[in-house]
Amino acid sequence: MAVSSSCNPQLLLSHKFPETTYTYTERDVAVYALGVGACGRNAVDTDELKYAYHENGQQFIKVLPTFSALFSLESLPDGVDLPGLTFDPRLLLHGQQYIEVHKPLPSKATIQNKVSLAGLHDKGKAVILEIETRSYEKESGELLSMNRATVFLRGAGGFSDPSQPFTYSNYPANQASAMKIPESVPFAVFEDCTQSSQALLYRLSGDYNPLHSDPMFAKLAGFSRPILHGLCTLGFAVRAIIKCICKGDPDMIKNISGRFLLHVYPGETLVTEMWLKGLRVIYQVKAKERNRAVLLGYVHLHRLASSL
Ligand SMILES: CCCCCCC[C@@H](O)CC(=O)SCCNC(=O)CCNC(=O)[C@H](O)C(C)(C)COP(=O)(O)OP(=O)(O)OC[C@H]1O[C@@H](n2cnc3c(N)ncnc32)[C@H](O)[C@@H]1OP(=O)(O)O
Repeated sequence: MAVSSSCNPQLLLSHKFPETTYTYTERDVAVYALGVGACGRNAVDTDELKYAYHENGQQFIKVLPTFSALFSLESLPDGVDLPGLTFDPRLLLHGQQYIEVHKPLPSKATIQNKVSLAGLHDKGKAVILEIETRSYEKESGELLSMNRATVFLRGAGGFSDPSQPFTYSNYPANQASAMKIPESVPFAVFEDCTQSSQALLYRLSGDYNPLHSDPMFAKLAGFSRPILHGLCTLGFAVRAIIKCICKGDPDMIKNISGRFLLHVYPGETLVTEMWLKGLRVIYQVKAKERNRAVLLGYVHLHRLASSL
């Protein structure tokens, strides 16, 4: 049954999101790492075993910088159920993700999330919502990360005058991920297979959207079968960059931006192409079997690996 949509921008923009608290442990960190394919090709990969196991104890395991994107979801206990907005939840897609890494994440922590609406755009065929989450370590009060998640609500647009469509954002335009792929040959290319059960494993990190697990729900959303979480694809891409460009050091990552161009089916092979421009890595991920680009973005580094 079709769900009618509506959007009241004044009501939405005046909404005050409650602060939320989220505790994760080393187990969550390891389950996440496996969900984004760490050690998927080689269980003793020296670059990646550290995300799932440490010989001196789990308190020493490393956390992938994309783990903090989970805070976006955890900070919204009711999902995108917001005053002033109705839409068909089956038509929601993740459009973009921007992550600022302020400190490497500890292997376990309690996080306090402060959430706000950073953007709202009427695209006619869709509404775009940008939700910003600042995540602080409860114990020290230090800012660990900032995430800006963009959700693309198909069928929910058209609430404003088409000659002057409503648009609002509260951050600098240079943090948006629109960019061009260089014409040169990539600096590095990394190929990785997702498993047909990849989304079933990834969802255990907290995104239980049935779009990724329920065949009937996926069909009603317009897909032949359940699709992969966008943040899972992003996790594969950033892992590839850490491996090929950061020589296995996740702490080199300063910020990450990605736009989801097309859905990925679990089981597809992801090919990440990387171009190094100073301290910026421009990357593109293709689904090899369809030869289609599925994700495009950039990663800023603190420094370059000495062995590059
Ligand atoms: C707080 C945490 C919340 C997170 C919740 C996440 C929950 C998850 O469980 C959900 C998921 O993981 S879904 C899976 C991952 N995402 C996807 O697979 C989407 C892939 N992308 C698409 O299908 C299309 O790009 C599509 C459909 C997105 C757009 O394609 P088109 O309809 O063809 O759009 P187009 O005509 O090209 O552009 C229209 C305007 O929209 C802008 N735009 C396009 N793609 C965008 C994208 N991916 N993100 C943001 N904006 C986007 C365009 O710029 C255009 O605007 P303008 O006219 O102003 O240029």
